[in-house]
Amino acid sequence: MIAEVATSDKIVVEKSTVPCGTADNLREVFSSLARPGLRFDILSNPEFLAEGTAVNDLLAPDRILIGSLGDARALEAAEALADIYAAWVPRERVITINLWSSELAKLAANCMLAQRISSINSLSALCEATGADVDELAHAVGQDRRIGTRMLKASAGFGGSCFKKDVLSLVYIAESHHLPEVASYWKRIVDINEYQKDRFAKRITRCLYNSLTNKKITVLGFAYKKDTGDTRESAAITIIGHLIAERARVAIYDPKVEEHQIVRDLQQVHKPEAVAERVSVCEDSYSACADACAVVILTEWDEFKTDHLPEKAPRPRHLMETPLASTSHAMSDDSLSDHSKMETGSSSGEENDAVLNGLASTLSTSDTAESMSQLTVSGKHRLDWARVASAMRRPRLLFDGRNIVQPDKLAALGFRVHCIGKMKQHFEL
Ligand SMILES: NC(=O)C1=CN([C@@H]2O[C@H](COP(=O)(O)OP(=O)(O)OC[C@H]3O[C@@H](n4cnc5c(N)ncnc54)[C@H](O)[C@@H]3O)[C@@H](O)[C@H]2O)C=CC1
Ligand SMILES: O=C(O)[C@H]1O[C@H](OP(=O)(O)OP(=O)(O)OC[C@H]2O[C@@H](n3ccc(=O)[nH]c3=O)[C@H](O)[C@@H]2O)[C@H](O)[C@@H](O)[C@@H]1O
Repeated sequence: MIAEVATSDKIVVEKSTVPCGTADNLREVFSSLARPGLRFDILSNPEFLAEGTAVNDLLAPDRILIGSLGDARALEAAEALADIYAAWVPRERVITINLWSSELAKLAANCMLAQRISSINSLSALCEATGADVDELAHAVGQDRRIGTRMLKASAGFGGSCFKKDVLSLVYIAESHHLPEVASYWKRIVDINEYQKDRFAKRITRCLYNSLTNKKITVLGFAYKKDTGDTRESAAITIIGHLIAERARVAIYDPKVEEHQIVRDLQQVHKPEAVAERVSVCEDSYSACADACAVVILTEWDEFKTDHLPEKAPRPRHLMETPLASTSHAMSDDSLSDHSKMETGSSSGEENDAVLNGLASTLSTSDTAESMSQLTVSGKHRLDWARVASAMRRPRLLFDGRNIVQPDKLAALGFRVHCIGKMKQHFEL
């Protein structure tokens, strides 16, 4: 269409992430359709913004790439585009390179970011096996400035519309250039991501005594990351898919994702009848958590964080006197089955339960409790975790797929907390 209506030379700017060689293809298409004497310069100018931080990324980009054919006319076109960015981007951050480098650099950047996440996620499995703590590991490793700390947050798996697509696009390019070793190297980034989601889902099943049938599990967060309602390739889709397959009843709350979107996404992995029967989408966290035996955090929304809770929650004296209090620290997943005696209604279990059910109201009347049930921190909404604990059923498991809660604080409220890349299971009762 552009070629048909253009009456003067044009610069066409490719912003999307495209297969390498697209600019070359476009050039051929334009030259075959354009009126004689007209010239179309195709520039590659890939977009690097991330959802949730788009405006900041636009205003303060790390770099702007402008790829061109490199001849004098093309360099002139690249200069014209660079002049637009010069209005707010320092000149040294505008990099002019060749077309293929620019298209490949965009793919490579996303692949290397995804690779960092898969690297730390693969190490999280090793941390759970050995007793290392993946957050400590990421911090320690990241202090080496050659490595850096960003994109090293372990999670239940990366999502979003781009990482998987772009890694697989690189795999395809490598295959089509007969580079199978290169292709299989990058393919492993996606494989590890699938492994991580699968591993996390299986951990939930294992901790609930290998049966989820008709157990209510609450999922907090459905978007692929915070500050967006986008659910494309969200790890939540796969993980909830596992829970449905295990016949759990799943209640979902996300502050930004609409019910119809959640249902549509889950219908990609399960039949509509199974989704209708097993899934409910809730308006708020509290109704989602009522009567649940486990809560699973899948998006790192700020409202789920625990920074409003005091370092050490006040605990009623008789709670500290329970015989289990001194013996139940640092149990691994596998040792949980021993602990399941508590789940069969032992008197101490019931006593603990009664204590916990009273905990929220105790807290909301004491002075310290006032700070605990604060629902806002610096104007930001926070979940009242004591209220969640009192509304849940035993064993009050909490699976933090984003490592955003402080496990000791929630353990003090009666949760048994499982984090990514930490062997220790946190609970106090
Ligand atoms: N969403 C993001 O944060 C970022 C996206 N990008 C890249 O920008 C591009 C667009 O991303 P989104 O806006 O998120 O995608 P999107 O899926 O929301 O929009 C893509 C649009 O292109 C249209 N489309 C798809 N194939 C087409 C075809 N063959 N011919 C004509 N139209 C077609 C679709 O109908 C849709 O309207 C992608 O290449 C993506 O990798 C780059 C950086 C950030
Ligand atoms: O090409 C694109 O579309 C964009 O893809 C990503 O941006 P985006 O997918 O929006 O979000 P990220 O912040 O990169 O997160 C991607 C996924 O990885 C997860 N993640 C991120 C960082 C981390 O340390 N750990 C981790 O699990 C996020 O939760 C999310 O699920 C890149 O960061 C952008 O630079 C790029 O422009």
